[in-house]
Amino acid sequence: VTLLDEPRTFHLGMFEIGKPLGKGKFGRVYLVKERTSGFICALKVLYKSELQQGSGVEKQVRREIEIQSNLRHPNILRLFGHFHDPKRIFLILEFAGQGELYKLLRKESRFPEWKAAQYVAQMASALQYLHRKHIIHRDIKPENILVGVHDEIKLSDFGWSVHTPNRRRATLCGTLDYLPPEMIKSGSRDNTYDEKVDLWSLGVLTYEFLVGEAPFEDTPVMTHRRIARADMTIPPFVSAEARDLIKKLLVLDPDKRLALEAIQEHPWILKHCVKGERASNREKSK
Ligand SMILES: CC(=O)N[C@H]1CCN(c2c(Cl)cnc3[nH]c(-c4cn(C)nc4C)nc23)C1
Repeated sequence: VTLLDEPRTFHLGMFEIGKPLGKGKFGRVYLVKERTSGFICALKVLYKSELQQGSGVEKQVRREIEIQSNLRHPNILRLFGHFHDPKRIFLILEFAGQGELYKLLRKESRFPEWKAAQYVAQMASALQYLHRKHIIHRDIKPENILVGVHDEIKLSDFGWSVHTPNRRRATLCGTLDYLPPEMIKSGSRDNTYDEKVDLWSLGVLTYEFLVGEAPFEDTPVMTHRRIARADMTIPPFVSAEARDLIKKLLVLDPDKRLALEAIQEHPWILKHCVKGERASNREKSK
């Protein structure tokens, strides 16, 4: 497909503009078709005027482009290219056939355990890829996840991601629900953090998939306090294995959170995610 091959310059005339897919934070996204190849993708349009207003926003978009263009992983939304005209910046993004995960979650109210486990395993795989490249996403939440036609997870919106410096100063971003304790604790000697913040957010995401609401959802003051104490209750309908994984991720001490590799080997994930060989064969081979 021409769009994927060699990096090339793009311009608006190359695309037939289709229906609007939705509004991102800073612009609209359209379903588009690249005329020569017929390739379907999503075109995100950002107005420079709007970006210049927000202080760090322009830098955030530049960072999103720089980081996402170089990522190649089945569970990370591809950024194929970008271009601009005097007023607008255009991002050519992979089209995710089922759209935004948070809408699917609201529609189903909560996911069955087999589906939640498959989504968590795919998130862990995407995070392993990012962390190996020393990239922290920092804004893992259902609003930043898209879903492909075959139920594959597509992590998107890298506006808040950063390359892991040794220890990064915490800057407030995103909703409170998903922030780990080390990012909201102020006054401590150094409220710095590292890629383990994504592990905490993955724990919050797992809880929300299974329960239909975030574990610390409350008034802002109470959410702040409940996060700082990892104070959550897991409803009885959540299986023991899922409960075990959530409790091993929502741990105050970042260094004690279950590592991504261990998540992939967790009984709850193994039970629902047959990777390659049949689960039964795996039993036999023991
Ligand atoms: C922050 C942000 O950009 N949010 C959304 C808007 C659409 N966009 C999409 C992006 Cl960037 C990529 N693929 C998408 N697919 C859809 C979608 C599919 N269905 C059936 N319904 C929708 C909606 N939307 C997108 C990202």
